[in-house]
Amino acid sequence: MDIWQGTSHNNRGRNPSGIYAIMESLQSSIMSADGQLPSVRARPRLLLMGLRRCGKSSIQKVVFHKMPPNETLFLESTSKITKDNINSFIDFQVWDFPGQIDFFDPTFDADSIFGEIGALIFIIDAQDDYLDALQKLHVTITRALAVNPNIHLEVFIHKVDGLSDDYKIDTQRDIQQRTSDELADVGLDNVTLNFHLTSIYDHSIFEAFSKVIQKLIPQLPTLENLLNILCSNSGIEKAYLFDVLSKIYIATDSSPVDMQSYEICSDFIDVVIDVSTIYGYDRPTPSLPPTSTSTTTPTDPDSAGSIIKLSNGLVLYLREINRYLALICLMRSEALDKHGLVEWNVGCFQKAIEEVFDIEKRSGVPTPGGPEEGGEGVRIELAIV
Ligand SMILES: Nc1nc2c(ncn2[C@@H]2O[C@H](COP(=O)(O)OP(=O)(O)OP(=O)(O)O)[C@@H](O)[C@H]2O)c(=O)[nH]1
Repeated sequence: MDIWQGTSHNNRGRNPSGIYAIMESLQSSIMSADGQLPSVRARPRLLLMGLRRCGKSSIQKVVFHKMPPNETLFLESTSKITKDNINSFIDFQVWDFPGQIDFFDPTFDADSIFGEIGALIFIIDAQDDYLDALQKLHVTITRALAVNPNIHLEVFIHKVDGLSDDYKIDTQRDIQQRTSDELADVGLDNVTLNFHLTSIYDHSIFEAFSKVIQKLIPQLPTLENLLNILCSNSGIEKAYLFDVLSKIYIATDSSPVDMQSYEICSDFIDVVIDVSTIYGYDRPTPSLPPTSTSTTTPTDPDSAGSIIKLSNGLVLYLREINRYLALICLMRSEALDKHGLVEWNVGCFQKAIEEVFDIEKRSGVPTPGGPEEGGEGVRIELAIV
């Protein structure tokens, strides 16, 4: 059997016959130049800010606590900063701020709030007059950047469910233009701001959060690389790695994301994971996987999985990777003629993912710090389907 080995980041399209492998050293990318492990850091924070009633608490409840969107109508106004610990494949915190927060109040400790690595998400109610919100956005950005120039700045143009497509685009263009003019006036013309059109009534809020969270995952290039290899060897058209709790996708292969495939994959999680949680085997908390790389890697027989054939000839495939993550793929139905090989490949992928996150745990780096700590160096050997 041929063996192919490589270390490139995008191995798509280079299909060797036989076994495909990437091999890199395990610890090198995590250790610092002097060979020491970095110190343990705090959880990355996502700060939700914006004017009163713009939808901050609703977003937090819908995305991280599975609250049905209609129930957000009854949420009380937030009067003090609420910190929500999210324990998942990476542990992070979501801070919900009261709308009336005053940066010039002496009790507002900007250094400790903006100082930690993470993202600032500013929410603008697109169904309301947004000039006051833009004013607040500019003050917030200026204040945050003064403390932490590396903070990721994200703007959610929110509640767009009530707007026509044309109006959405016009609103986004107007907000972007006004913001960049305003920032240029105060000498902040090189600031990178990311804009997202969101609503809690469809998948857009999950998509936006996926993009925000992905920036906080140092292992992202490795995960994308593993997904690319899995796709090109298993007849998979599109693959997502989802956080099961929030339905945020933390990585996908490098083919373009289309909303329809994302939505169908996201809905599939609800069906399979909910049913398996209610009726399935109650698995214990997983222990850390062994550190050695074995060549016998069957899929965990206890992990939930499901396959649905769609009317357009594609197949929807789900495999639970661990208690936090699920792999969901759209694949050609012919690929299932060699179902055993697909299962083998997914089993290898599952093991590689465990290793990616295990390296972080073993190295004493529980949370991501930056793209230079990419968690690279995981070995995967796949069969060609
Ligand atoms: N149409 C629509 N309404 C939304 C959306 N998100 C939130 N809302 C509504 O907006 C209202 C205010 O939401 P909250 O989440 O309480 O707003 P908040 O920003 O946390 O408010 P404060 O705590 O007062 O700062 C609620 O009635 C929500 O149902 C959305 O995407 N679309």
